[in-house]
Amino acid sequence: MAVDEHYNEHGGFPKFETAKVEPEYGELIEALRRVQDLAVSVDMPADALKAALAQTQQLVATMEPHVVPERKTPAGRVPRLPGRGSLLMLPWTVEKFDADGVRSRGVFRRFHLGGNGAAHGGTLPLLFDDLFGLTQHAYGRPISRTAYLHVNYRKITPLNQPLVVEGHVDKVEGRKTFISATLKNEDGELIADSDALMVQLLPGQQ
Ligand SMILES: CCCCCCCCCCCCCC(=O)SCCNC(=O)CCNC(=O)[C@H](O)C(C)(C)COP(=O)(O)OP(=O)(O)OC[C@H]1O[C@@H](n2cnc3c(N)ncnc32)[C@H](O)[C@@H]1OP(=O)(O)O
Repeated sequence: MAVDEHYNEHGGFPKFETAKVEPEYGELIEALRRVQDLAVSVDMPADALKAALAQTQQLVATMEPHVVPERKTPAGRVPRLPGRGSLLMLPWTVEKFDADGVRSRGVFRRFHLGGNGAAHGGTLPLLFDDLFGLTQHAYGRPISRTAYLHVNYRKITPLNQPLVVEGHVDKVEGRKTFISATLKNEDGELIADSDALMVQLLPGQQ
């Protein structure tokens, strides 16, 4: 594994440490994802709307007292959970994580709909960008910022169909890590591919 001698120099970027969570945490995140799916799917009558609003306000009141700063919340820091337990991330599960590359599987859900049954084009850079962050992390590079990210949309990205995304480091030049990835369906058909440049932050750089 190509562990960089400057690995611990993350610039001003937070160091990610795995979070320990209660067993119900993953269930809560999945329930919230279901709410997201429903929120973009329903057309409710007034009484159902009022009931949903009251219950959501109650949920907000339960959660609000527990807001903590960025590095304290477990969201995004539970690698075994889909999307590492972050609602922002695609709810995909990492199945390979080493210096040769990172592979993750999952589905785009109703929440990710763009139009005509296909995923919104903007959700693919999110999927790739997070995969690239993980890929360079697995390669032993310091956490860096994405300088550019290029996506080729080869086919429509379907909802609710198992897909696999796989990325690897192509080359390292000083602070620069060049990474590429493919998104395929289970028949091995290419749906999209992407390449990116990640630049290692200088000390103190945000
Ligand atoms: C427990 C769980 C763990 C989980 C881990 C989770 C990980 C997940 C993490 C998720 C991760 C998500 C990550 C995110 O989403 S990060 C969020 C999105 N990205 C940003 O916000 C970045 C904003 N940009 C910047 O901060 C700066 O521009 C950076 C830092 C990128 C470079 O500015 P800096 O002033 O420092 O450097 P430089 O300008 O001297 O350039 C240096 C070199 O790079 C070359 N260059 C630069 N830009 C480009 C370009 N566009 N095309 C081609 N080349 C470019 C440049 O020519 C030069 O090359 P050379 O002349 O030296 O050969």
